[in-house]
Amino acid sequence: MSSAVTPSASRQQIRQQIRQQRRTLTDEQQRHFATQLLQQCQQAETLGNAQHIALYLANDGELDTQPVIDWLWQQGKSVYLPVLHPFSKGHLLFLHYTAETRMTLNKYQIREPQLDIRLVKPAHQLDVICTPLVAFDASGQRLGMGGGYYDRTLSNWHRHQQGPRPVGLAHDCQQVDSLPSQAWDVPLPEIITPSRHFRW
Ligand SMILES: Nc1nc2c(c(=O)[nH]1)N(C=O)[C@@H](CNc1ccc(C(=O)N[C@@H](CCC(=O)O)C(=O)O)cc1)CN2
Ligand SMILES: Nc1ncnc2c1ncn2[C@@H]1O[C@H](COP(=O)(O)OP(=O)(O)OP(=O)(O)O)[C@@H](O)[C@H]1O
Repeated sequence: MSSAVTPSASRQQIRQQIRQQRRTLTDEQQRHFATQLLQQCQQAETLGNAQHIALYLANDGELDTQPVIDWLWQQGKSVYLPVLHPFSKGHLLFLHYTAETRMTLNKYQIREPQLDIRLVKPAHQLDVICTPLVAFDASGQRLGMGGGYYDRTLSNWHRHQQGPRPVGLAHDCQQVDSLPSQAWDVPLPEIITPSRHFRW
């Protein structure tokens, strides 16, 4: 990476480059990777031992999580999705998600459950939060879309190693050698890709 770029500029460049790369995956590749992800997840103890699991719905070339969600539902697990907090900027709420949940589009055009207070699950009551990411490196550092949403959600895990365990989900092509990190970045203890299960 050019030394002329500031750390934040290079993060922005990595974001653009990897987002571009994952958007070029064909529908067939996406389906294949989603099936492989399901197989990896079915062997992951972290998910097997969890009852309350937050996931996300794929957007912008992200790894499709629907097969994993269907499997978790079949297993009788409770699944939650992130919803942009209506007042608290940069924060997420997690809402219970079933096949009947009424959905809407948020300001980023990502599908999310319609806000209904009765469906909100306080984040500390979740067992696992599967996090989307744009890029990750060989030490589990993650770079997201740039809103700081998951950094904020996971800051408690970072400080005290308690609360829901974060598990990153990503395409293999989202791995980079090393990411320029910031103080608030939360390194992930696990990342699952279609071909590998990284643990640090
Ligand atoms: N599937 C999915 N859901 C998610 C996330 C995610 O990364 N993936 N998030 C993870 O944090 C949160 C949403 N964060 C986002 C942050 C920025 C942009 C985005 O597209 N920004 C535009 C410009 C901003 C705008 O349009 O206002 C861009 O970068 O082009 C999208 C989502 C919550 N839900
Ligand atoms: N724990 C935190 N508390 C307060 N502000 C934070 C926290 N974490 C991140 N931020 C702010 O959020 C902004 C975006 O952070 P960053 O670029 O690291 O997001 P990201 O990791 O790419 O996004 P995301 O976590 O949503 O996937 C930064 O400007 C930072 O100041």
